[in-house]
Amino acid sequence: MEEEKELKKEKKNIPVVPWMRNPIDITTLDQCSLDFVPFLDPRLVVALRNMSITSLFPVQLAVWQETIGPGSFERDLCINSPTGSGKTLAYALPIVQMLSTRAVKCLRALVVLPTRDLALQVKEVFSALAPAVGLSVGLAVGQSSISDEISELIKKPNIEYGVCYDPEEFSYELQSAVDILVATPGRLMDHISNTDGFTVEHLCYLVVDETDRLLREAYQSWLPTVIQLTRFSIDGNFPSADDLLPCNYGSLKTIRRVGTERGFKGKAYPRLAKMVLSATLTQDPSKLAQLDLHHPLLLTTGERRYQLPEELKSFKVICQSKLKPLYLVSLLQSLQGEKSIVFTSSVESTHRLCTLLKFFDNLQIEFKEYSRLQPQSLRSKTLGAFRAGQVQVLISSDAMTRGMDVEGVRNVINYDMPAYIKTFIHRAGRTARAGQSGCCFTLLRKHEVKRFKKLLQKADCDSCPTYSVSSEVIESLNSVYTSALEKLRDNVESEKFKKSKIRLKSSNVRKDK
Ligand SMILES: Nc1ncnc2c1ncn2[C@@H]1O[C@H](COP(=O)(O)OP(=O)(O)OP(=O)(O)O)[C@@H](O)[C@H]1O
Repeated sequence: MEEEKELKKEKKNIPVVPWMRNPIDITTLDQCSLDFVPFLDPRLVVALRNMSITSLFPVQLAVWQETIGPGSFERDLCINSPTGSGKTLAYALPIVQMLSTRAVKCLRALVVLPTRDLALQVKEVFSALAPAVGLSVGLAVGQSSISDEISELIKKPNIEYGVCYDPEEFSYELQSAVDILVATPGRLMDHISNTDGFTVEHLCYLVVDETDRLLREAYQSWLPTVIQLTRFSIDGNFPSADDLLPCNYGSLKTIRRVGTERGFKGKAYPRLAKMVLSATLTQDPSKLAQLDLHHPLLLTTGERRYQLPEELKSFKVICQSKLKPLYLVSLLQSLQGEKSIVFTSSVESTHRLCTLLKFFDNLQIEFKEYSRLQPQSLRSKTLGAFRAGQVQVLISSDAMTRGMDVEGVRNVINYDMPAYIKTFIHRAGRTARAGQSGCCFTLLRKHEVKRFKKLLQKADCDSCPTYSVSSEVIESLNSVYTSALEKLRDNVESEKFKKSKIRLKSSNVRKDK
């Protein structure tokens, strides 16, 4: 009884935050042909067509209406829309259109994402649009050379050879080389703290993608820093003449004053317009408060907090604990080489499973490991091969769960049952994207079935039939499995030995020092 009550409460999902209670329902909108999108710049229509986009998805149209026509970024937007529904273009398009009329180049839009791979993916979308209207896009992510990055982001003045400059007169003015920056929080903070000429002072737009993930960790306080740096450039209601005098002659200054009008009182004006997005947007008031939103408006899909893609089919595969790898192999064989991602619960189990599968003779499936344990260069290479179809199956830890968009992924397999509905949604959401169909299989031990059913109910998913794996295939694989397990054991021992040798060597080096 208690459980049912809980579920009913969750189903009703009445958010604590008042402004979340009257959202705009995206499901009331249809796709809209580019020919009928109001005020859309014809140059962007061409760019979109070059991206094979001929109409806007509902979430894109909803955001367009609130940002360009008829709304004009009057309110900050919180967008809760399923995986693969097209949230990236939903914010990229209006930002590019708004900036297309800018007169002076400086950093006006900042998009923050939790991982490097995601940032790269989002930068691609901006790069396909922005040049069409004369805008430049930059990338600031970890694990790439910071000096290369700085030379891409900051423009040095042209100094003519043979001309003698008076150092007292000549102000060495550095300018932004980009209008839009896609960044991860750590690298963003590096630039804010250390890069000459890098400033967020002129920002007009801030996008926080995968918001709930980004708000989970402080990431060197990037969010309060950006908010603070874009708050006021002067104190008081109106600038005094001194405030208006630029410190460097000719340097650009954005004056933000303290708003006094109704609705803007005490806030910086012109304000930094924000868009925050996720497929599992947080409703936690204390987390949302960190965003310092201005008259926020929620755009969401239907009444449910958690939504799975419409074209996703979920299946459970019930298996014995000891034979799980065999069920996986049998399932993969039945999928006949379709592009698939297998999710495990940790980087260690990803590695173990991959090593075990390597010892299966005649598997005839091209698979690769993809996890945070690996160096970025190897991960990028693997992802490239998966995108290109040279690898059919990725065995992944949760490094792939959020946001990654790989065309043609037909199946997601939860080798380990996810503990939370959010994890299930983000994992399953790597398939059935952009209206395509896809399947999600979850391997379960008998005692997990009930818990899994409850988990799915949170996303209103009542139908999750059992997918039967042929017991004959399982039996036929048994001997290969036994020998693979033995090889795995040997491999684990030798890896342990190698690691202890490396540890010993490095501690000896430290002692010698
Ligand atoms: N209007 C459109 N027409 C056709 N394809 C589109 C359109 N908009 C986006 N897409 C495609 O849909 C896919 C999913 O888009 P996107 O990655 O933005 O989804 P998302 O909502 O951000 O998903 P997630 O929550 O998983 O990050 C991409 O491959 C993108 O190219």
